Amino acid sequence: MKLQVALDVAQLDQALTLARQTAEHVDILELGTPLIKAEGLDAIKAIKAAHPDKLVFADMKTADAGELEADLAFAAGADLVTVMGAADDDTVRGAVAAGRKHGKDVVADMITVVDDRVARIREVSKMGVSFVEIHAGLDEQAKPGYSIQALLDDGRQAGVPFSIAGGITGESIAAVQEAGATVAVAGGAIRSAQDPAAAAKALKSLIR
Ligand SMILES: O=C([C@H](O)CO)[C@H](O)[C@H](O)COP(=O)(O)O
Repeated sequence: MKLQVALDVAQLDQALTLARQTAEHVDILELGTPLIKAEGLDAIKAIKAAHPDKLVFADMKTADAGELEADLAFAAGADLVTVMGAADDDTVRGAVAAGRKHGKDVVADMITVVDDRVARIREVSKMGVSFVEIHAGLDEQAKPGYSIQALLDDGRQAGVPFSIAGGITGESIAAVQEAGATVAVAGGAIRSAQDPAAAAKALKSLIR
């Protein structure tokens, strides 16, 4: 299982610092959606230039114009780009077409898909995405009674390649791997730690 750090900060200098602190312990550097919105697509270029040996994940969360938006992110240097799993099928297919053009990967972010999630995961997988991200966003995580378990259950059941994002910590990362995830995405557990490098290293050490 790969480890992906989500650089969920709003300024490029902060993202470059967090990337520098954590890169040696992670496989994938994710530009979070707020960072892309604040700094634009040039932020993708800057992170890739600083870490050419790492996979760079642009969390575009594209909801429309899939081919155009994915094309822009790939052209800026992204290796993986997200499209919303809840988007129109043609939006997903458009992003996949851009991925094929660039020889790169598209990930369907399943955030906000709650009802019949397994069925939608299987549908978007057939549209050619490389894997799905089964994801509870920050607002969903803040609701009382939130548990990552439902994400893991759906991953097991879906039978397609998947990543998990939803407040992964040192306590939950082993269960994420046991569920069969190919990537564990960690944002807050690394970003909010006193020592982000140590937090990333500790998470990586828990992956067998
Ligand atoms: O994608 C994310 C969220 O929607 C904000 O953009 C986060 O990067 C993702 O949820 C991982 O962060 P944590 O949940 O804090 O681990």
